[in-house]
Amino acid sequence: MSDTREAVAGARRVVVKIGSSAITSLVGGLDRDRLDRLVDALEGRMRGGSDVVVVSSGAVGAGLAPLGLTVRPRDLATKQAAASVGQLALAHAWGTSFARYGRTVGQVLLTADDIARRTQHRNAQRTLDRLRALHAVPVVNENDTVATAELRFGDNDRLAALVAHLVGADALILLSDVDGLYDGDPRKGDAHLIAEVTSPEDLDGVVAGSGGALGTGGMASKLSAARLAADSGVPVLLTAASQADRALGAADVGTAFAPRPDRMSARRFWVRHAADTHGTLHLDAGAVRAVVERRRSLLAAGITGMSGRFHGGDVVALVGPDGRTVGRGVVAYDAAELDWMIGFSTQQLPADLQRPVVHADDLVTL
Ligand SMILES: Nc1ncnc2c1ncn2[C@@H]1O[C@H](COP(=O)(O)OP(=O)(O)O)[C@@H](O)[C@H]1O
Ligand SMILES: N[C@@H](CCC(=O)OP(=O)(O)O)C(=O)O
Repeated sequence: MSDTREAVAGARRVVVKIGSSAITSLVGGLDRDRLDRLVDALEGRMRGGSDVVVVSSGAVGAGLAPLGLTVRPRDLATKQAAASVGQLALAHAWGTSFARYGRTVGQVLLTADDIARRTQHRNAQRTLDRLRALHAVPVVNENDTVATAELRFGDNDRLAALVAHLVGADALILLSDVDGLYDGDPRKGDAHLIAEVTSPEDLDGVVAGSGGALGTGGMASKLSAARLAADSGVPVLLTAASQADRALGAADVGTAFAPRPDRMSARRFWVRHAADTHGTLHLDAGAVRAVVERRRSLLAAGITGMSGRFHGGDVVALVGPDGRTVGRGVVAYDAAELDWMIGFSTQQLPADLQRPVVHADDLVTL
């Protein structure tokens, strides 16, 4: 048994993401029997002493049949209408299923913005913590009806990875309709299961394809979510919902993704993965070397230009002379203030403007 699998099996706080394909079908809509089997497995894990946060897709899938739709809509408005109908049914189904065990559920709908902005981020964190303290099971989904095209999460795999970080989870379990990561799309023929991913080389040659009729992200989004979670030090197990018992028990199925040994600080993780950027700083070659190679803070002297209406505390993109984004960081000054500081050496600036523009602790390179 690998260390990663032991960590998943022994995790005290677990985020479990359930894909649309696991609990809905195009013809039948929401499948309550399959949902009950999942809740049985989740209940088993909770009885063993673990906290569980559920991230459940399926709102769009559950809303299709009641609206007389037979294919997953492509346009945003119809998807949002389906999600609005389906989320109600979905939350109710989770509630009645957990009620069999006398458990209460709490619905948490999040948008990308909630994770990106620090205050909302903290609010969401507090709500999730309080729900768990009150012994209610949080059931999270994207707030599909208000999310606009550009605000949408890539998909719920990414949402689940961000939630895992948000609640300080010890493991993330992704349950789909496929029993693990294969070296190619298993629907297209001969493909082999990859049991352990411990380094990027394990993914060499892997073709992660698109999803099924109901899923949105396919395997590519699961891979990037697994990488995101691993970056924040969270081990990931990916398998089929039909294997939920074993995934939540001995964790001896599917594909296990090892976490990075050097867990990224919460602040740097937020800068790198969660926050939206509010502007761009253009760096000269010397500044790129200083921040990328020597891990130094960014000073006004190395900045050649800027764009965007950012404020101190916002995250900005750092772009090199060749136009490539080299990093992201929390800027210390408002755009108006920084505008006239650009190019000056620290000694040339007044004492109150001598702090670095982006401190090394708030800067991640990409
Ligand atoms: N390399 C791969 N390994 C495993 N599955 C893959 C791969 N490439 C594509 N897939 C497909 O991705 C699908 C799962 O993604 P998706 O339909 O989005 O699921 P979910 O609804 O659980 O998010 C699987 O059914 C599988 O056919
Ligand atoms: N929020 C959407 C699901 C988005 C999504 O990522 O779906 P999936 O790929 O099935 O996890 C819904 O509830 O239908």
